[in-house]
Amino acid sequence: MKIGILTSGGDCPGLNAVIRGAVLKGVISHDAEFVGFRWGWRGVVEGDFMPIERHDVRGLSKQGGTILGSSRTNPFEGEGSGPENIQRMLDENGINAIIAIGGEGTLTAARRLTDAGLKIVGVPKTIDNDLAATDYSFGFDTAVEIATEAIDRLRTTAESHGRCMVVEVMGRHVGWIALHSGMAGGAHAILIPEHPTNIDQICEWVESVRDRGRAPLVVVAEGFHLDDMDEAHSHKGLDAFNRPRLGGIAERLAPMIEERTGIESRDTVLGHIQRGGAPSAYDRVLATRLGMASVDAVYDSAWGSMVTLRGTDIETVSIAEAVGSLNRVPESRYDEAKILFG
Ligand SMILES: Nc1ncnc2c1ncn2[C@@H]1O[C@H](COP(=O)(O)OP(=O)(O)O)[C@@H](O)[C@H]1O
Ligand SMILES: O=P(O)(O)OC[C@H]1O[C@](O)(COP(=O)(O)O)[C@@H](O)[C@@H]1O
Ligand SMILES: [Mg+2]
Repeated sequence: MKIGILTSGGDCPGLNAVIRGAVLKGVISHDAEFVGFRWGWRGVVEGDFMPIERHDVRGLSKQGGTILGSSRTNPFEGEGSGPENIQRMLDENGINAIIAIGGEGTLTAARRLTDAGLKIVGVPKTIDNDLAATDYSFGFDTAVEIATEAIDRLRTTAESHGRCMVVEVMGRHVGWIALHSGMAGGAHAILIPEHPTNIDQICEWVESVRDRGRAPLVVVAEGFHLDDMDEAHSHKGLDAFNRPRLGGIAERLAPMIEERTGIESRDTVLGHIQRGGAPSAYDRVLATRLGMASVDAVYDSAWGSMVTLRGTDIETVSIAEAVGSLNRVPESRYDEAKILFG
């Protein structure tokens, strides 16, 4: 069997470990052949792929990014797109199945293509932890580690100057990176999209920290909005899929806090640092296991399914189930963290 692999959406530490896990398992257990599509769905639409042999994946599990490249190309738009064209390209090149590694967007596209008869298996990828139907995906643990280290570093400079630091982390429309890194780093307030808050409450937390002689540290998720804002802050235009590019809320909040509390405030936006570099050991193991399981799913003809982590087991679920709703931070987890604010 010849299997095509693609990585799509925002890159994420652990993508290469999935590719390595899939190729090793496929070659060793099933005598499979592999090709890699370049730049996500773009490689599928343009028929742009390269062979991946066993020696190509040597030492790959610790390498950040993706050797295949990624993009936010829509497989339903433009020349060569759509299920009929894609199936023709696969037939012409003797490619029997696709393993699509991506987040909720990539997997939604995969589901639409499998509904039209294509043979695709999904592997969940997200630093945001916004995918339902998997307890975690690789990338999240690494992003939280990076954000936590940044928070630790910001605290020493904040304490040295008696300043308030506002740290912005990624996460799109969910607050998992903020919640976990904020809790790990002992943040005095964590602001997430699931819980719009008013500026007076934020300043109350900040002032109570200052009154104890400490430097306040606020972690804010990029998708957070104050309760009087209609939507998340965005001033960077649209992404390739015409969605607003998020980011910049920390830059708005810091001066508001300074003006209301009189505490000198600074903002830091962590941005793509959270997605760069080597994956954590946890993410390498998870990614390798998901990659291996995705090949088994191909040999089980489990089209339209996604490999998933349930507890400590790797299982399969239908992609439809996985992309039906976002994995948001539940109320109970926020209430639990809130005890520590101020
Ligand atoms: N409903 C959809 N139908 C077809 N393609 C989609 C759909 N949603 C997302 N995609 C494609 O998948 C790409 C990757 O999705 P995105 O959300 O950017 O990353 P991720 O897969 O990491 O969530 C998008 O840029 C878009 O081209
Ligand atoms: O890389 P870009 O296009 O700047 O996108 C930034 C977005 O990508 C992410 O890092 C990951 O999102 P996806 O999993 O949807 O790709 C988000 O946290 C962030 O909002
Ligand atoms: Mg997404």
